[in-house]
Amino acid sequence: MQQYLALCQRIIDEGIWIENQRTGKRCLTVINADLTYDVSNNQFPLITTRKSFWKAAIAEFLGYIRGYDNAADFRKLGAKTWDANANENAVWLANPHRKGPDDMGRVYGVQGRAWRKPNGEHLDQLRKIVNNLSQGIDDRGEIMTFYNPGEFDLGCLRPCMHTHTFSLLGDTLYLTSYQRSADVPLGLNFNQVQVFTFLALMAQITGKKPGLAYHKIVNAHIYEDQLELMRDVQLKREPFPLPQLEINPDIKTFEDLETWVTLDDFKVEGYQCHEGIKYPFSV
Ligand SMILES: Nc1nc(=O)c2c([nH]1)NC[C@@H]1CN(c3ccc(C(=O)N[C@@H](CCC(=O)O)C(=O)O)cc3)CN21
Ligand SMILES: O=c1ccn([C@H]2C[C@H](O)[C@@H](COP(=O)(O)O)O2)c(=O)[nH]1
Repeated sequence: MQQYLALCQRIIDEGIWIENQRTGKRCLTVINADLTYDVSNNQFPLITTRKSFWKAAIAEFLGYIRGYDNAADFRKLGAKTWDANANENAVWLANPHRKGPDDMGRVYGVQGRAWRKPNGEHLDQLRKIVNNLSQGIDDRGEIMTFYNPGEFDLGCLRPCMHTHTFSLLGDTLYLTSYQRSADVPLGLNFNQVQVFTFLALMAQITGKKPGLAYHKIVNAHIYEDQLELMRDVQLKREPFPLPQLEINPDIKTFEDLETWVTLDDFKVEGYQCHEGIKYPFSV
């Protein structure tokens, strides 16, 4: 929690105003942030200085793991986070590759589960990683990347958290996640939950102990219409101790994640937080 608040404060103290063409808004911006989460001691990095909708963050990530390409499928799982990008962005609405309402195109999980090869076949990056880790193999390339510049025009948004690398040291599993762009008040709050949960889940289904998760961010920003709420409300509050994430121990395989798992299989213990803050969202 301290590292999140320190990043927010750093943006306010040292950030530079940058005009963002895609959204037409200015962003107070810093470059480079490194966050670390202690998954081995179950220190769930949930924001406590406002109410966090952590279930939607896990639902969104479960959708990526399943390779979803449609905002309706995300809604069914419990995340409304893709509605605006799939249905309200003028550039995507005018894109001839958009298949209709709620289509997101070839973004995120589609690349993770079905990367297109030149011969027309598809490559499942995540299944390869699960298979290797389950056998105790780390080939120093246990990488899932959503970043496919050759297909950017086939999707509604370039991935923000774009690459996840797993590493094994003995029977302890580590994760390093890379993010090119972070909306610190809204998106980062979700992304922290996702990095933590991804390592915890992968350790559970591959039979490894979870270690640390490293979250590396390049462009970290606060949009101009979010600044006042962050500076004058959220940063004035005292944080509470971190809660713990409880995952249903019956989740044992990759197929479990792909089929029956829902948000009911995740619980947070000991979450104390200040009241919610509604930050503006930019499409
Ligand atoms: N400008 C922007 N920021 C983002 O964080 C973001 C995008 N765009 N586009 C793609 C995804 C969608 N994500 C989102 C979208 C919405 C919320 C959001 O509205 N969160 C609210 C309420 C969530 C709820 O009620 O479930 C929050 O207070 O956290 C968060 C992340 C993250 N990403
Ligand atoms: O997981 C996510 C997804 C998106 N974001 C934020 C970061 C930016 O504010 C926008 C994306 O805009 P770009 O112009 O493509 O950078 O969404 C996030 O923080 N986390």
